[in-house]
Amino acid sequence: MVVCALRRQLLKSSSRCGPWTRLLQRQSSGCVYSSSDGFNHQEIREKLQAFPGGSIDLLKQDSGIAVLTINNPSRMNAFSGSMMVDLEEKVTQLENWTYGKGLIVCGAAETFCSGSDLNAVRAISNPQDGMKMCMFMQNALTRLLRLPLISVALVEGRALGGGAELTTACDFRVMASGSVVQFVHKHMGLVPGWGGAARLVRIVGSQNALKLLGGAVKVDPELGLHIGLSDGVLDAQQEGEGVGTLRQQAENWLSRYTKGPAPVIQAVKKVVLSGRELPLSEALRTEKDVFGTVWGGPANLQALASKPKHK
Ligand SMILES: CC[C@@H](C(=O)O)C(=O)SCCNC(=O)CCNC(=O)[C@H](O)C(C)(C)COP(=O)(O)OP(=O)(O)OC[C@H]1O[C@@H](n2cnc3c(N)ncnc32)[C@H](O)[C@@H]1OP(=O)(O)O
Repeated sequence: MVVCALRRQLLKSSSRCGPWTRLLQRQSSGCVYSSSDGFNHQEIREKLQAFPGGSIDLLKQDSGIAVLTINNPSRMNAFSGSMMVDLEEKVTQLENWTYGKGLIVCGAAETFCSGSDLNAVRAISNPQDGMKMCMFMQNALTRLLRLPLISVALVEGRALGGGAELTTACDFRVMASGSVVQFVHKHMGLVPGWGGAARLVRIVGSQNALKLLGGAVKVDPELGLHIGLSDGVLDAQQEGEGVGTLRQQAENWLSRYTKGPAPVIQAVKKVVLSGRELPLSEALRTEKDVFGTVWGGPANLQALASKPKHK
């Protein structure tokens, strides 16, 4: 597992940040699964690389908002094995992006992602390989959700199966008109395995999650907003009519949450993440530690000097 040297240094030096340090340790050691769970990272990486096709493209912009594109248009952006490996590498790059504040996850060619590449799925349909792929993707998507960036999935066209699961590994989801999120797993004789069910329950509650998974419900933008799966609707019809492309619209949508200095935005994400993932007493301690990183910092001093009025 690739572990950033800076992160390791941080972990060693930040003895004050107990819970946050533990969270980071889990993050940098592959999050959920490690060798103690029988997970051989190198072995599964090599196996996945044997199923090539498509790419995961990362564009880091000066605005501090990066764009991660699922790019395999001839298969409706299905995840080949090499794209799973690519995703993990791009997540590592984002973990090390000091000036990052936000992330848009989208699909190429006007659709989001149709899940696992069924050709690869057929080839690794034995239980052992299935478990390995499942652990690999859970690790990658958990690290994606835990990035110190505020992330949004821009859903255009279809997000099916693993594609629907991917949307839940972002902080927010915005849906373009005409788009659909569908957990089709039941129709495939499966349940989600990339962590999508666990995250879905936290996003929409267990009643709605049961309906979406049990009924393989097609979630359109209206239903998405109603149940809290979607946080906004973008009008695909208005593209080019003064509101910009869908990606520009998503960037505008996200920028209201990423405006400001990177250390402050990253601190916002960290306190929310710890509140979401840690028991209350640990989350409170983490909040104190993160507070300590911004208190008396440049943005704080500048704000105090300007005698602000929050009208
Ligand atoms: C572990 C399993 C689970 C998970 O990871 O959690 C999964 O994700 S399993 C995969 C779930 N997804 C699917 O089952 C999608 C199946 N595909 C479709 O339903 C349709 O293709 C579509 C996505 C609704 C698009 O339909 P349409 O607009 O009519 O286009 P085509 O059907 O002609 O698709 C174009 C082209 O793309 C190929 N394709 C689409 N999805 C996949 C996929 N997931 N894997 C591999 N290939 C896919 C499709 O076969 C067509 O190829 P050609 O026939 O060669 O043109």
